Amino acid sequence: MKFVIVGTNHAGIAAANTILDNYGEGNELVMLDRNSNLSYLGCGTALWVGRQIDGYEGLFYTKPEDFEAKGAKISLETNVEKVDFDKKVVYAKTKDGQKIEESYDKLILAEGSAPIAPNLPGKDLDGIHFLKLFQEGQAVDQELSKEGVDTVAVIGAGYIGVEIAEAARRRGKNVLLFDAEDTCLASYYDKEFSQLMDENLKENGIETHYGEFAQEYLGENGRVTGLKTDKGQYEVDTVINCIGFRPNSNLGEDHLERFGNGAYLVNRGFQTSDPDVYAVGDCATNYSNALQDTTYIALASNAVRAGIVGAHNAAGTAIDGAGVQGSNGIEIFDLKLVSTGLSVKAAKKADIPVKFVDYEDLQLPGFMPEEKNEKVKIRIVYTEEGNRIVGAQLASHYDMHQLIHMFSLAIQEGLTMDKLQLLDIFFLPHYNQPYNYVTMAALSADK
Ligand SMILES: Cc1cc2nc3c(=O)[nH]c(=O)nc-3n(C[C@H](O)[C@H](O)[C@H](O)COP(=O)(O)OP(=O)(O)OC[C@H]3O[C@@H](n4cnc5c(N)ncnc54)[C@H](O)[C@@H]3O)c2cc1C
Ligand SMILES: NC(=O)C1=CN([C@@H]2O[C@H](COP(=O)(O)OP(=O)(O)OC[C@H]3O[C@@H](n4cnc5c(N)ncnc54)[C@H](O)[C@@H]3O)[C@@H](O)[C@H]2O)C=CC1
Repeated sequence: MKFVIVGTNHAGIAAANTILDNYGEGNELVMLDRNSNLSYLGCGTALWVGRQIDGYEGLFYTKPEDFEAKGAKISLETNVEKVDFDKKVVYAKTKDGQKIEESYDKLILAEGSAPIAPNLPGKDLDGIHFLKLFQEGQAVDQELSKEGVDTVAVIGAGYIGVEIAEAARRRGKNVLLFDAEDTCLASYYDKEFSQLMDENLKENGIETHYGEFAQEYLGENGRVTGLKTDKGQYEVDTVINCIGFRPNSNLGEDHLERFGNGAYLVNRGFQTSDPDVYAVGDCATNYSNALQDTTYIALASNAVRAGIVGAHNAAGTAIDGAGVQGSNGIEIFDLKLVSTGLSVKAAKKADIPVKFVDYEDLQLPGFMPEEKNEKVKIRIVYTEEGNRIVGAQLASHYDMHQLIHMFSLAIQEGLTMDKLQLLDIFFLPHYNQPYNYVTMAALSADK
């Protein structure tokens, strides 16, 4: 059997390794990508730009030779221009214009996503950046090193925007952070949690501008010098756009069924509407165990698992993905926020009647050394009908992030609140309290 994979970043890499490690014998694998590098961990961009890690070298975890050593044919700087789904042929062009045609028995699309670009006047001025590729991280890093680049505007206070705003602040820049919503991280947290991050950003010198829409990039001599919004005009030396991603799905747009946002619609085995074509990662949908429905969540963690499951199915081993909860986390100036499943706001948007319980307590017993102890705030969201756990959020300066995986599993397995109330959670003063905040939150629910 001959497999062709379009896109060799996290989802494509996971799919390729699954095929090579389990079905390599007697089969052929061709991997095509238009980028000059692969496996770049975008999550490291803010750490490197903010000088929290020394450099970017460690942010790549594989290289083309690793796939060639396993018998694959990999071609980078090769753009797939078209797919003939009837003839089952992929048409591509290399950097030096050479045309490539690759037939396939099974095609895996791992085309990923691209940053949404605000279509504003002045968008072609120098000094305006996006933050997806390694090369774009390099450009932002060089920008912040330039003489005279003192004030940075970041448009979008989602995950990328908040992380790069922290990085620019750590580089001593003045940072203005804009978002259309009335708080940061609005897609992932309820306001009671995201406002903790808002306070944290302000305490660390970031100027937040919420409910404010960019209208125009202002410039002189071809270079951005300001940003005009519906509420004001600001002198800035560079602008970084972080207003979300849209799925890359133009290759299949006339042949494959797509989701509302354009992502390829796939089943639980990541098979598209064409039985010989699979789609994995940011270019495809996923199944939400919280919504119990199809969703779109662009995360590397989801891309890797989708690549594994999609590849097994393409190779003939029928397995279903476990579905996702959109578990995610962020740490900014030492404040940690983690969430999984639905916030109350997201549940309302999805017309799922929910209840929630909030609780706040110290992580450790009061007799433990103060410097090791911190308050933790938790919210558990569960359905009105049946008390099924559908979401959780935690915030603290204490590193409680591992807890969110328990809630992720609870949502995946359809756990109800009564099962959580008396769950066996050990007590050790080094780690938690005898009456810990998970147990206490669950017990106080519905009171
Ligand atoms: C700054 C930043 C920080 C992030 N931090 C995190 C994090 O902390 N945790 C997390 O879970 N996720 C994080 N993400 C999201 C994560 O990077 C994405 O979800 C992940 O990259 C998706 O992987 P993918 O392989 O599906 O798509 P992509 O990484 O977008 O890769 C798609 C690949 O397909 C190639 N391609 C597309 N079309 C074609 C074509 N026609 N021909 C040839 N090649 C093509 C592209 O060149 C690309 O290499 C972050 C993203 C960014 C930008
Ligand atoms: N720690 C993590 O898990 C990380 C995950 N990621 C993932 O990468 C993907 C892309 O991240 P982001 O680009 O941050 O997307 P995002 O969806 O997280 O945030 C986009 C932000 O831009 C705002 N916005 C949209 N249009 C706007 C406009 N016209 N003006 C002002 N604000 C506007 C939105 O309100 C939102 O807050 C997401 O799926 C995210 O989950 C990225 C970084 C870190």
